Amino acid sequence: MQDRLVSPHLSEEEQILEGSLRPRHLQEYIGQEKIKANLSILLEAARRRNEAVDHVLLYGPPGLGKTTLCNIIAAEMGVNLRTTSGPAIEHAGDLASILTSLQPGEVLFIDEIHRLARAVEERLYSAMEDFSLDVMIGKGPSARSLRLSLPPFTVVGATTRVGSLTAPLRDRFGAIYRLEYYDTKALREILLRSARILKVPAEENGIEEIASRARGTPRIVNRLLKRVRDYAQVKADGVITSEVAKAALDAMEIDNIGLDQTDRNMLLTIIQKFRGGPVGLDTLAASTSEDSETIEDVYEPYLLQLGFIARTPRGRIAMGAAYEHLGLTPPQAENGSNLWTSNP
Ligand SMILES: Nc1ncnc2c1ncn2[C@@H]1O[C@H](COP(=O)(O)OP(=O)(O)OP(=O)(O)O)[C@@H](O)[C@H]1O
Repeated sequence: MQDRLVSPHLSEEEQILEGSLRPRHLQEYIGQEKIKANLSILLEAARRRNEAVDHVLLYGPPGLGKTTLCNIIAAEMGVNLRTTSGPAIEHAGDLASILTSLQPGEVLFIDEIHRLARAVEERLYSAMEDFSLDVMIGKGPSARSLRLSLPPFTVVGATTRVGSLTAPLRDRFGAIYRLEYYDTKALREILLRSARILKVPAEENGIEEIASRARGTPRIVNRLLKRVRDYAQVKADGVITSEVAKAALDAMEIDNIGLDQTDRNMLLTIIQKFRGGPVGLDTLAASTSEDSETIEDVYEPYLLQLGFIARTPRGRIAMGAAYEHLGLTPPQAENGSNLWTSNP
């Protein structure tokens, strides 16, 4: 799992490099133009009013830059960033101790916010809304509730599954931004920046080759750059040319649009084992020996974006574009037209 191209888990090497590759200011953050425009107004307005920034929810597939944006929000406001995650806050008491230690204006980043326990989530409502927190003092009949005031602060929530958030939690965010997959131009810019930082010599065509196979994702672009750099140093003279990039990516079995073995296996399973689908997520997971959460959060979003699969109430189906990409013939409908050429 750790070595996989699309894995959301960072290897040790990546954790070390992460700090140097991560943009620190909004100006350095490439792409996501609409979000940047809206966010800069949000930040400037808070600065002028001398207030904490409104709560921000960031959602989208892994590796598109949610954590990076959150770091930028704190840096641009010149405040501290406190980082936690939904599953890490197990009890309401854990939340209380985090919230009561916040300084005015600080940013609290809650990754995987959709995984907050219900009791914790309910406590967060009043903290986000009016910066107050009800805590229980004592036990049994003598227990009483005490309302604590908190300094104004900003929650930045990140999630890959905005649909799993409850409406009351979602409503407490003043700004909700959806991160989109990056186009090749933005990926090229990210690659150039990373190559400069890592001092990797690369030709324009080599950069282009990597960008086109990075499934619209900055984390993957950076991963590919490092693997192609290794290949260039071992098998060539260290420069990432188009030929070197092609050979390295082919050796990693990443095809011309960035699909890896797992993607292809998933598509082939739907097409060949389940005659194009529909197939339920759990059945698909069992048939491909993958975890259903990984399929849903990591693999599926890009295949949906490409129009290779579609979700129906009865399960996933393979679309005409997937057959074409794999060099297969889509099944014919009774009237002779191709089935699944557009979203049902
Ligand atoms: N817009 C961007 N410009 C330049 N580099 C970026 C950008 N977005 C992300 N990156 C790079 O991609 C890497 C992954 O980004 P980040 O960790 O912020 O993703 P994420 O969406 O928070 O992922 P996850 O939700 O899985 O944690 C970062 O190390 C950063 O270097």
